[in-house]
Amino acid sequence: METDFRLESSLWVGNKRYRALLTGWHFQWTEVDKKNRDKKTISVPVSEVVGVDEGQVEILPQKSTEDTDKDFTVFYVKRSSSGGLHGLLWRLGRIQFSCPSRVLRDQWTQHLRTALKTHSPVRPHRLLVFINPFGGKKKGRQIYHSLVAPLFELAGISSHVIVTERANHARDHLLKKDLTGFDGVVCVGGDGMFSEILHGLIGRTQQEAGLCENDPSVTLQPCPLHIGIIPAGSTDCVCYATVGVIDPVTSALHIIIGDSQPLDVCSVHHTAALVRYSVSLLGYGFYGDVLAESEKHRWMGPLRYDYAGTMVYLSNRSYAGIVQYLPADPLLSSPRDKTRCLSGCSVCSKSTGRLFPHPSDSGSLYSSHFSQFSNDSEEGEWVSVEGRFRCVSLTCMSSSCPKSPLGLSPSAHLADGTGDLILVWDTHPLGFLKFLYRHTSTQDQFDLPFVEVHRVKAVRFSLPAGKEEEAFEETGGLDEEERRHVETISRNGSQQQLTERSMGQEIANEQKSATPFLCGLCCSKAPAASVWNCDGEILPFTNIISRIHGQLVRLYARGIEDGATMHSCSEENCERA
Ligand SMILES: CCCCCCCCCCCCC/C=C/[C@@H](O)[C@H](COP(=O)(O)O)NC(=O)CCCCC
Ligand SMILES: Nc1ncnc2c1ncn2[C@@H]1O[C@H](COP(=O)(O)OP(=O)(O)O)[C@@H](O)[C@H]1O
Ligand SMILES: [Ca+2]
Repeated sequence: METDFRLESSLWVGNKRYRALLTGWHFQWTEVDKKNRDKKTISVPVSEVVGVDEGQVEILPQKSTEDTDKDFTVFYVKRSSSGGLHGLLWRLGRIQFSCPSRVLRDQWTQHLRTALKTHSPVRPHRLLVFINPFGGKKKGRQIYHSLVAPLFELAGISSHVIVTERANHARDHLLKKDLTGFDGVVCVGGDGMFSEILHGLIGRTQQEAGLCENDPSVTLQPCPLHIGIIPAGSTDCVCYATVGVIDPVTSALHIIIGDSQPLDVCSVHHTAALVRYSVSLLGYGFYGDVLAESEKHRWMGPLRYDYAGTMVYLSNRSYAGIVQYLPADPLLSSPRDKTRCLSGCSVCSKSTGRLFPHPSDSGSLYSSHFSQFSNDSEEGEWVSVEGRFRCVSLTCMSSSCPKSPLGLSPSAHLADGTGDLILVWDTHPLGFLKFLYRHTSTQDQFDLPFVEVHRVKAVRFSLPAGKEEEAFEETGGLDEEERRHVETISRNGSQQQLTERSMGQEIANEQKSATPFLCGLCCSKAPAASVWNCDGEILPFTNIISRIHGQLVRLYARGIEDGATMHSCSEENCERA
C-alpha cells in the first residue's frame, strides 16, 4: 500500500527549496540547502491533513484563493503545548508549495486527496450542530461562527446549525427528527448540553433497536453517530477529559479529521425506570449540594460553582446511606495503579474485545447480575457498606476539568466498561478540605484514611431503613410533575425517561430545599438526605441503581495526548519540538 501513494519531488516554499515526500501514511517536507543537505523536516500523518487546495489559499480574515496554476496549499494539524498538566493544543497549520509545472501540481493535489480518502479515518461530511446560546459565558454562537464554522467550511463539511430555544430542544430533536445523512452531532456548550445530545442519541438508538432502556439488565446498542463537543460551558469536563484541553479550535480539528474515542456511559435507574445517563459525575452529598446551591446563582455563570462549593463546604454536611457495588475485575486495572488513560490506552483497547465479544459469545456481559441482582454470579459479588458519607461519587472517566486537572479519579479509563466509585466517609472539616484541595494538584486524594475508591461495574445507593420517608418529608417528597414523570416512565418506557427542566427552573428550586446548605452552620436539624448530581442535573430520586455500559457512545476525540511521550510530538509539526 505504502508504495501506491509514494510521490517525491523537489518543490519550493517561498524562496526555499524543499523535498516533499508522500507515502501512504505520511506527508513530509524537508528543507534542502544550497549544497543539497537536509535541514528541517516536518512530517504530518495523512490522517492529520485537513485539506488540500489548488493555488495560494488564505483563510483569514476569510477564505481567499490566489489561483496560481503551479501552487498548492496544504492545511494540517499542528500541535503546541497547552502549558498545563494536560493535553496539547491543536492549530491549523498551512504550507504553500510552488511546483515547477502545473502537471506536477495536479499530481500532488490528486495524490494527497487520494491518500486522504484511503488512509484517513472516516471523516464527517455532514454534521448536525446544536448551539446553546446560554451555556457558560454565553459565547456559544460567537465561538462557533468565528472559530469553528470557517474550519468546517475549509474541510468541506456541511453543517446544519440549530441554536437551541429551550432546554431539551436538542435532545427532543435527536429523539424525533429525521437524522438521515448526518455523520455526527456537534454540541456547542457545556456538560449539560453534551448530556442532552447523549440522551437524544442513546434514546434514539435504543428506540430503533427496539430495546428498553428502563431495564438495567439490557445490553444497550452503541450509538452509530459520533458526538463532537465544542466547549462553551461552565465545567466542560467531558471535553477536557477526552481531548485534554478546553479549546474550540482543537476540538473542531478533532471533528474534522474524524477522530473516534469510545466512551463508557452509566445508566441510572430508580425502581423499574431509567432516570438518566451519566458520564462525568454521579455524585451524592457534597457534589449534589453544590449543584443544588449553584442553580440558584446561574446568573454568576461558571463562578457559581466556586461560590456554591464554598457555601456547601461551610455547611459541613454528611449523609447516611447504604452503598452496594459490584467490583470490576481487579486483575485488569485499579483506580490506584497511578496510570493514566491517554490516547491509544491499552486498557481501553483490550476492553473492546471483552465488551463486544463475538455474537456467538452469549449476549450480555452483565445480564447475569442484573437480571437477579444476585450474589452468586461468576462475575463477582456485590459488596455492601453503610455509614455516613461526605460524598459518594461515581464516574465513568477521570472527569478532569480545569478546576481539577487530573480529575475526580485520575486513573479512571474512558472506555474500559467500568466506573470508579469514590466513598468519602464522614470526617472533620479540615480532612474534607484536604481531600477537596488535593483535586487541584497532583497529590493523591485517595491517600486519606476516610477515602475509598473502587473500580466497579454497577452501584446501588439507598437510604437506611426508615430514613427515606423522613428525607422526602423534608424535601416535600416528589412534586406532582415528578410523580407524573415516574408514572409515565413505567407506562411508556424509554421516551419519557428525562425529567423536563431548564436552567433556573422551578423544580431545581424545590429540590434545593433538600439541601439547606447553611443548616450545618445555623440550624439545629440537618436534612437526612442530599440530592444526586447527575452530570449537572439534579435527580428527583435518592435510591438509585446504576450500571456502566462500556463504550456506548463515540466522540470525535482521541483521548489525552501526552506531549512528553507522544510520538508525533517529537516530530516537527509540534511547536514544542
Ligand atoms: C478547595 C478547592 C476545592 C476544589 C474542588 C475541586 C473538585 C472538582 C471536581 C469537579 C468534577 C467535575 C465533574 C463534572 C461535572 C459536570 O457534569 C457538572 C455540570 O457541568 P456544566 O454543565 O458545565 O455546568 N458540573 C458540576 O457539577 C460542577 C461541580 C463543581 C464542584 C466544585
Ligand atoms: N436555549 C436554551 N435555553 C435554556 N436552557 C437551555 C437552552 N439550551 C440548552 N439549555 C440547557 O442549559 C443547560 C446548561 O447548558 P450547558 O451548555 O451545559 O452550560 P453550563 O455548562 O453553563 O451549565 C443544559 O442542561 C441544557 O439543557
Ligand atoms: Ca470507564
